[in-house]
Amino acid sequence: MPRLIVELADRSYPIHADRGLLNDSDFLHQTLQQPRLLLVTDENVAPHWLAPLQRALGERLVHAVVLPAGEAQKNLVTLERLFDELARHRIGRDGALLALGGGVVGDLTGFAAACWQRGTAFHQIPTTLLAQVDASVGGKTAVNHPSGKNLIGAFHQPRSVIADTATLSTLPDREFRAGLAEVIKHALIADLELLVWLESRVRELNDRDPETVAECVIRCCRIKAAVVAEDETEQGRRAILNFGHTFAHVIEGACGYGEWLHGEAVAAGMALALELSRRLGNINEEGRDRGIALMRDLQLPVNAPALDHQTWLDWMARDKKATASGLRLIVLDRLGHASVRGDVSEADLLATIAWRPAAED
Ligand SMILES: O=C(O)C(=O)C[C@@H](O)[C@H](O)[C@H](O)COP(=O)(O)O
Repeated sequence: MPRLIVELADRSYPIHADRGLLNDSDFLHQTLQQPRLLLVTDENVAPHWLAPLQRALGERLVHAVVLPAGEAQKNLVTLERLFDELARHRIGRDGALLALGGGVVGDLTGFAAACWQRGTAFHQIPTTLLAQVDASVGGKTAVNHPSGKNLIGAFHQPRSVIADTATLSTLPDREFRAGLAEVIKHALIADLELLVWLESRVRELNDRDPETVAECVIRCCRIKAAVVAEDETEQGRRAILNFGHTFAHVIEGACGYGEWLHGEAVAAGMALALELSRRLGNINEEGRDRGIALMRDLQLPVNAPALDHQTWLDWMARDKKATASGLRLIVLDRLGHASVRGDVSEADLLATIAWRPAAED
């Protein structure tokens, strides 16, 4: 079974990625060792994937919380509901939370685990492509605040990541494509070979060919595990994983959480980040348009919504990467390599947010 380790000294953990893991009772027993488990999932995922876990874990799974689906749930009200359930079911420090679902469930559950009794174990069981290639790995947990995405959160690493690629078969098409945005992100920031490979697999990706998709999961997790191992709490290099996200978080927040899926906003945000990289002279038009063409080929939105420039600037000013001396933005130095820039002029920023890709022929 493909297995990677996120190397973080005493907080190291495995990423198991394979087809059929949720139907492997022995594997689940060995991996989810805590005696009392509380599972969190949502209404879309529960009908498909809750039963196998209930069967495998029996009475050790003391309760399953089924939340309404969507980004609008990622808030303090839902978090409080999770704390009530943890108290009601007497989950102590020897227990664990299980996050069965996409990025919203993973971020919420992880943050509840980070806070509960000052830190309780949790396991990520991602069922969306976005969560399998990105959100479930690295220990970023959070809820949204009305003034900004993920503003209330903590770094809290899971004990394991269990990515059963069979779960992707029940994923709606829009969700699947949103996950592809984060796959493209990994290629653009860290792996030119992956970019070339994705360009050669457009048909398979659009057909959701299981082997191609499974390879995306493994390759992205490998990249992400290496970046996180180098800089767990985003003091430096880890920020490259935020490529396109400063713009994406404006789109998600200003349009109302849930209107744009996170991955869709990331695609439109990466189109702007590619343009900014070109404007700074790091890549040429051909490089910029290559990234945008791949997103278009995979039917991702590349046009950010029309927001007035003050809205962009106000939301961006609350970005977590911003410091007293101003914004820090992620740009490509070249295709397949990214860095953090704190010296982007307001003129370049305003020109970038006003820019949109040319219409397709
Ligand atoms: O893991 C990271 O680091 C990332 O930035 C990955 C992002 O794709 C992910 O969306 C993350 O949750 C965003 O974090 P934030 O710190 O920008 O809220």
